[in-house]
Amino acid sequence: MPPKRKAAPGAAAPGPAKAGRTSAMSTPGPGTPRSLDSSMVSDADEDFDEDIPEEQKEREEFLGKEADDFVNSWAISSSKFQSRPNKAKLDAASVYFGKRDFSYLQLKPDHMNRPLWIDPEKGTIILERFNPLAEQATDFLITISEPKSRPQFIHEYVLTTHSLYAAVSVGLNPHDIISTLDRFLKIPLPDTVRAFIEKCTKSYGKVKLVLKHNRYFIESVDAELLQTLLKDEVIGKLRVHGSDEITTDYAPTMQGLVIPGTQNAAGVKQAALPAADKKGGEGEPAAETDLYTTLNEEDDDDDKEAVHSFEISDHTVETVQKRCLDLGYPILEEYDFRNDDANANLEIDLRPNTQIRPYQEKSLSKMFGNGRAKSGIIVLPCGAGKTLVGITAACTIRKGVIVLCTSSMSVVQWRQEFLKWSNINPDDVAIFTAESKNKFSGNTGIIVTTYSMVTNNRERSHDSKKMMDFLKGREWGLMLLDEVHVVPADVFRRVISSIKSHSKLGLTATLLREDDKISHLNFLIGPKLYEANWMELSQQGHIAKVQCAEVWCPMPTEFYDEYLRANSRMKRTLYAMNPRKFQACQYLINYHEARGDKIIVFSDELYSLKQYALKLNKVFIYGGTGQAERMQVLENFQHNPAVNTLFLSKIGDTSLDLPEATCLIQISSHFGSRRQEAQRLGRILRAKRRNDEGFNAFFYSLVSKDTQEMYYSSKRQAFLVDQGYAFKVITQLANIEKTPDLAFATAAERRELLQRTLVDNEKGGEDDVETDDLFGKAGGRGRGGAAGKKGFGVRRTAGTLGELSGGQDMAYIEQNKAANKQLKRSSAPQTKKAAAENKSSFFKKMAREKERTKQARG
Ligand SMILES: Nc1ncnc2c1ncn2[C@@H]1O[C@H](COP(=O)(O)OP(=O)(O)OP(=O)(O)O)[C@@H](O)[C@H]1O
Repeated sequence: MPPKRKAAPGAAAPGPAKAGRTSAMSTPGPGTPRSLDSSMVSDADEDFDEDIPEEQKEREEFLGKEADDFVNSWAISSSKFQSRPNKAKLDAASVYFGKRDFSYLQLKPDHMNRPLWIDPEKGTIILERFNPLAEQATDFLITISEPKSRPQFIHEYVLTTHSLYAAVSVGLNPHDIISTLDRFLKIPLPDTVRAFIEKCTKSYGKVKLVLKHNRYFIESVDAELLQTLLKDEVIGKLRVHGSDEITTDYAPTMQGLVIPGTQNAAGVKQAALPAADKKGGEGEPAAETDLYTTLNEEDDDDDKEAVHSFEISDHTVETVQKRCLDLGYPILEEYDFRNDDANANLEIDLRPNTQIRPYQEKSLSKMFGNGRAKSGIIVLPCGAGKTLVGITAACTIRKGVIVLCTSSMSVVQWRQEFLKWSNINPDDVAIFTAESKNKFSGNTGIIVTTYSMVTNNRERSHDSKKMMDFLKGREWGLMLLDEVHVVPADVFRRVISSIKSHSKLGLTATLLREDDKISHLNFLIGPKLYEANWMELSQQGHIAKVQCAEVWCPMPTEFYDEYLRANSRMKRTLYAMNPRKFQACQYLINYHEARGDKIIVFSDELYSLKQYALKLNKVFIYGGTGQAERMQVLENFQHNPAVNTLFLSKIGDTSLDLPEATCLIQISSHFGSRRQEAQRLGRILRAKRRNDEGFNAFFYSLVSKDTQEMYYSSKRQAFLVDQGYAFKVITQLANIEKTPDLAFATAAERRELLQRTLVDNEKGGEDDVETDDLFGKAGGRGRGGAAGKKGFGVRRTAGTLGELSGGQDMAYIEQNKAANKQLKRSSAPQTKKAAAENKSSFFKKMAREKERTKQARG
């Protein structure tokens, strides 16, 4: 079942142009790789056609018996809306659009020249990407709305309170938003939308949270508004007593600000309008006019404006923020860093040859849009360079910075990146982890640490306590929050309440959580400031172009019988161990190795990970693999031409920087996790060869047909489909039966595999050892080292009958175990040589990290 799609509003809008799953039978699009179409994919089976008669039947039924009910119910519900259609306007096509038929809306005479449609009830905006004004409209839409779906031809955005809040925070006023939107729309701006924009933007930006001398103040230019807040039953009680009720000060003036690595003043050149519209006419759109150019100029002339404020205590910040949001006065957090004389300046600048990319610049201009630093979140695809965005923000603010990461390996990487991209004195970038608790040498600097280090509730060591006091006792200019989507809200709360910073910048690739606990980020960190378009970045060569395919693998009858009877744990194992899936995996590995690809095979299901890797004689890494062995395997994968396929458990989902990898095969995954799908795709987006002519990376999901996996798989793809990726469905791999040494080719072998799978997993499957990431502290020495090591998860292994009898396929295990071991024996000298010749920064980092750990253990 493909992911659910919403119909585009407007019956007159072009038909559904969304990407999504396409059958192998469908006509290949211009970007379809030859390899997927001709040589590898044979005819699809008839399953696709089976749906059609059923659909037709439904439609006919609907047109006949149910159409009347539909028309009646619509007529009733439509009475609420001023311009709803009457019965007479419905035609045969209406049933296809249901209640989403907007053909009643009056088009402007020159609607062809305008790129936007809007749903008057839901605020959904549809952008025609093929319209000549699409580029300008996109810039505008990114500023005022949330991107929902951005395939090739039609993009979908939605206006939300938070998106409008973000628009105000980058300096737009309600009038700008309304008039610009109206100019881009094919229909006059509906009153409902106008009212919504006015309501949401009216009070945004009026109340600010400001940190001065390590104390928090609620600030506004509107004294009356502050009085209202003080009279509020919740906020009134939270004012710090003893301080003046309201103090009055003068707002600092602004001068133009230039973001390092760019030529542009922040806030300038963010969107443009058709010139004709400026005149109020409806003619042909002409030259661009800049909507926001006046921002800085106006600011320059700003007379000093009186601002009023009252103080609140540190631990009440979140409560006040929440309450203000409920009262309709969302708090903006802005940092006027250029006028901050209380905190020491940090000597940091981007290195002269550093050029930030256009999308990085755009995202930063949202942050520094009015010359101050706004707190918020920047969303860029994996591998698009979030680190450099964070570093450039630090170079713009030039005050103390605290960076929070999810793992100690990322901490090391962040420090390295600071040294690589900026001229910061190495002594001014310190690390706070379990192994290292250094402070910077001067009176300001950068501290890189992990969320767990600063939120740890356990008894702290003396050094650690001292370091925490140091972090808490200062005012930081910028807090960089890496991978914000994975960190639970209460961790943020603890970080934010204990460490005081003037501005916060959250970085992530996907604002996705299956538990939907993402909205808290809006008030804990700030609004989403920018979200890049994956397809655009891949077209520009900043990330790799990827061909995605879902390979449907039928289950042999005996497997399917067992599958129907099995409990959910065993079901997962069975659909991963499906011999047809195994064969597909073998076929794809052969195919892509022959093309010169480096392949990562992902499996969440540990049993299958090992069985596949062993049977195919490939190297593998999972939670229990020792650190030294991981390093060796990764090193070989990078440099050894004989090691082209690596099997990885979920520990490789993130933090894995292997630009050599060009192909991914997924044999088992975490249910319907859209985030995991995107993160895994991220492993090949940074492919080194991405700018080679005609280069494509490949992402395959192998799915056992007619199992729960089909459902999960479509759910997982939803996010990527919305980013414009098209998943081709492959139902038959051409000439798979001719694969040399095809595994499980006979019925007897398949039956044996089934029996062994059932017996091995009788007592439940083996779970992967939890680690913070691929490079985090793994298990003990060598494979399975976690088992006996204190402090690591217990490793469950199933007892088998085979084991008891002493005949557990020994020959098979022995032969295959050799894949990782072989590396130790035969390729070690070669690897060392390769590493010495071409030692990547990654391994240098790892070596340093290892050395540091050794020293710390002392
Ligand atoms: N402006 C730039 N110029 C040159 N190289 C860049 C630029 N921005 C980023 N890169 C490079 O792109 C690669 C990916 O960057 P980075 O690791 O920051 O990505 P990321 O978005 O954090 O990815 P992930 O989410 O997977 O961690 C790095 O090798 C980085 O050096």
